[in-house]
Amino acid sequence: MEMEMEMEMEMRAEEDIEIGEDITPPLTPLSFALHDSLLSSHCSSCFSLLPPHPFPPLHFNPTFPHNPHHVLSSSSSSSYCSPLCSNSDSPLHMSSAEPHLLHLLQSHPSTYPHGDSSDLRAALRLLHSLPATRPSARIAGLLTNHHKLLHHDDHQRIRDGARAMFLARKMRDEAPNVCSDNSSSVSPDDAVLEEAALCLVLTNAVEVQDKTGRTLGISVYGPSFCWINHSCSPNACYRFLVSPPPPPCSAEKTPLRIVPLGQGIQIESGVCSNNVFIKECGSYGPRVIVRSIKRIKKGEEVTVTYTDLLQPKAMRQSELWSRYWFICSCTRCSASPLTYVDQVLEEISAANFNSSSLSSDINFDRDKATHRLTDYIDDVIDDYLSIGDPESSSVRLERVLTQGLSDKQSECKEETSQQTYWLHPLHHLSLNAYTTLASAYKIRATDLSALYSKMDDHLLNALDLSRTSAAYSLLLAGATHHLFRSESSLIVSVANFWSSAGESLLTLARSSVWSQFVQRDLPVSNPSSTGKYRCPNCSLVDKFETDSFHGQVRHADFDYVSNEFIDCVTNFTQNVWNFLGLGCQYLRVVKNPIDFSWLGTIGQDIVRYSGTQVASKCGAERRISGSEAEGYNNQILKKALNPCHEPD
Ligand SMILES: C[S@@+](CC[C@H](N)C(=O)[O-])C[C@H]1O[C@@H](n2cnc3c(N)ncnc32)[C@H](O)[C@@H]1O
Repeated sequence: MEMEMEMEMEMRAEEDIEIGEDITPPLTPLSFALHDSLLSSHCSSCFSLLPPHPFPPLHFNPTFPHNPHHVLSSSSSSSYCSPLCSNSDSPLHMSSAEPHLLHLLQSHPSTYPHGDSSDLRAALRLLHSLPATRPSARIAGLLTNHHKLLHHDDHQRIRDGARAMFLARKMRDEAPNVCSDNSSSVSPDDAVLEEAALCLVLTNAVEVQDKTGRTLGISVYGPSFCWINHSCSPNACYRFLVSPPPPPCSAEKTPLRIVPLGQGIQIESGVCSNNVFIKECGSYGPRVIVRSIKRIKKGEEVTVTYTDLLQPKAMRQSELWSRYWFICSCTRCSASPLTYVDQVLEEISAANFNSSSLSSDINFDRDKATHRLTDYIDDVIDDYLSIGDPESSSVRLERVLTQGLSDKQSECKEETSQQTYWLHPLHHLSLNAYTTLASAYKIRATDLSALYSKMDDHLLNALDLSRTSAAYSLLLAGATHHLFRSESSLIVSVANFWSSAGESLLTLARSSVWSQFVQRDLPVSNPSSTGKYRCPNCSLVDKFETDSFHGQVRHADFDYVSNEFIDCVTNFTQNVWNFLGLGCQYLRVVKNPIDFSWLGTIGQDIVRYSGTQVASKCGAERRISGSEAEGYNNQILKKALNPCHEPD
């Protein structure tokens, strides 16, 4: 029965849900694929790290129907962590034409010159599990966005991908060498089904991450996960279980606590009826669990985020439009004026320098300044990731954070001034810069310690670098925590940043080089005790130990625990921050990495200022009016960041 094909689906809470509760059981995927670069290091079934002697696919070396002597190379195939994973996944791996696709892409790279093939392989697997499928607005109950995606600028990637999938399926069914001769003769009409499956994957797949946040591959789940819509202030998040599945009898029964709006609607393949959830209870692939991050009332829509919530509104909207084809109208996106978080995430300031004076500039072109700063920071981060020179990357990032970016301005023939733009310390680019700096300093410290294993000045330098890395991790956690206080759905990022900051501080505290510092009378007393630190003013550690002993999560205590935690960390930080930031110009400017009241009356100023900003959005350029910008600049950024202005 074909009805309600274009109806937008959503998921709602079936009952009242407290904060921090699992609201789905572990859901197994309909389809999944490791990223190409991890095929030889991770299990193609459960995505866990491979043991030293991995298991190959069962019955490998398939022959082709018309050429029994031709076999595929095993280098283009999958490996498994256990016989269980190999047994459960290899039949689909082989019959979906995944090995044929990998072989095709290896032997004829021009067939698909767009990089990673995981989308294509996941789509092939999906097609094979749903043999009766024909292209439509929904396949297996999931939206494809087929027509929208094909009008996208990027549609060539979809066309090429569909053609490669079509050829791989043909190689599987007919002959191994179809690709070399006939690739150009595949018309878009031949590969319509492949195209639709690929669009489904692009619309519904999620990136699977391990516990450290590393991306492993992609996975498509059934409607109970994929019908969950996006919000920039979501009330749920999800995590993955990346390990071989437990035996079925030992699986814990967490109930599914969300239901689709309009339950019972029949969609083509029957997947949307109640038995859809049974179909999702397979036993392999990375599993996903949805968890509440806010209290959710019975009947309320459950939402997750499809994008990075630490991006400002315009970036989130542009990404959601280009990938998912909708304009987000959640409470955060609809707020007018912009929410405090969205204002600071894109806040920049400027000053004019000329030969005679330093003056606040009140008429700078914000879009131009934003583009210049964005290009600069993105370039440095791209270089860091591709060239991997942590030293020059950290120098360049710290230079722009402290000195801003300068631009020559010719306002009239006689006078040329130099305009300089600064990023706000909570600007999203600043947050990206802190992440990169924490990583770059850590790598520099590790490299130096590896080169010089004996106790000498080099090791002390390595410790200095670890100290700066820990300081940037702490700053990142503190900055996002500050934003989290206004936007509680940032809890997932904040939790990750706090655990990285905690790990960096522990690594630093446990360093064996501390005795050298103590000898040199540096301003820290017995820092190794930090490793055993127990706050004298709060009982959080005891509380967590008791809770985990009893296996409980105390929902009602969430606000209390969160406030106690931040008070405790703030106290601790006051004792160590000056030491952590020693010798680093930018970190010295940051008076406190957790309590940002040193920036002045930032909330009020920005809210007042944003009235002008929102109104001016109607004009071609966004310019700020004189007195407001001057008050703003003087109180906040010039004071904090202008290198000519020594912080108090
Ligand atoms: C993974 S699906 C989510 C379920 C989808 N609503 C459905 O009917 O199958 C992603 C698609 O849902 C729609 N969508 C998700 N979140 C939305 C939102 N906040 N506003 C409008 N459309 C949204 C978009 O069409 C997007 O491409």
